[in-house]
Amino acid sequence: MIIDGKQVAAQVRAEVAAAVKELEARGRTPGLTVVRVGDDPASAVYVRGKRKACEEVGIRSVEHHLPATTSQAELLALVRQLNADPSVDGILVQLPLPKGLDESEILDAIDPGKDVDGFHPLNVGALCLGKPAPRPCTPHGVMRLLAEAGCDPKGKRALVIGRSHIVGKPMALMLLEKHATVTIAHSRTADLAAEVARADIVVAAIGKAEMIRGEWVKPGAVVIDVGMNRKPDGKLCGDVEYAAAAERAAAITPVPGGVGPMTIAMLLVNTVELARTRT
Ligand SMILES: Nc1nc(=O)c2c([nH]1)NC[C@@H]1CN(c3ccc(C(=O)N[C@@H](CCC(=O)O)C(=O)O)cc3)C=[N+]21
Repeated sequence: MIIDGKQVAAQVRAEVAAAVKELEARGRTPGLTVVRVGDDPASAVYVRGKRKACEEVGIRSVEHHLPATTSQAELLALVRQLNADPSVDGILVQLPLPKGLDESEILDAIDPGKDVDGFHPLNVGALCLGKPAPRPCTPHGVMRLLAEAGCDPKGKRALVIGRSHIVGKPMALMLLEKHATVTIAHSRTADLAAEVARADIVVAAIGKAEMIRGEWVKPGAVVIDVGMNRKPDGKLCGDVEYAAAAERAAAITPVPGGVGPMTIAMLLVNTVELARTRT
């Protein structure tokens, strides 16, 4: 079974559009502000996708595009201005920031009540403690894809490959919250093939093209590919050897058309949720 991220994302957007209508009826249009610094071409593409998705569901979206030469103090000042602006429900600072800017200090400065990415330490802590708070969009989207594929993590062996703050770590916590037995693998893991071979759920988020071999996958496993790698021929591919893995997996996400569209859909979910809690 191929898990169609585009289709699930469209369903999520329809749910969000209905929630936006309800908020609007109470005179409250949700607003997302995206801050993009510099001219990373991939960031420009992603931010365009976010704006388009906002328009589709009726979320007011504003982009602040700052030059690569922006100083830490200038960026901090913008974040503080957005924190204080009552028309802003969600703030997203597009990562990565240009070299020389301190990402962590910027993320810490975002009002945790406007943190659509769920990257603020207070929200990370809330996730860790199982308290309600905005959840990082990519792992949040993965949980929804698992549910749509009929996969309940309870009691399953889940392997998360990658330990980033953005995907791997929060992913492991969310799977744990759903009672999976969770392993986190990373670049220093001794025998990755053996870890994959015993996993019922594999979430690959390493950023290395087709590094997870199809033959490692346990027959009947569910494979979620968070990777977004560009091959020399310009085509996108994931972290998993897709065709070979699909032969063994019970369900698998493609790249593109899997996790990526869900990341954007969950950003909309988080924006509406933040707007709701503000009113
Ligand atoms: N503060 C912050 N929050 C983020 O959520 C964030 C970020 N920074 N920096 C970059 C990453 C990456 N990311 C993606 C979003 C959508 C697709 C997506 O829609 N991908 C399409 C393909 C797009 C294409 O063709 O290039 C797909 O997989 O089907 C991918 C990647 C959000 N990120």
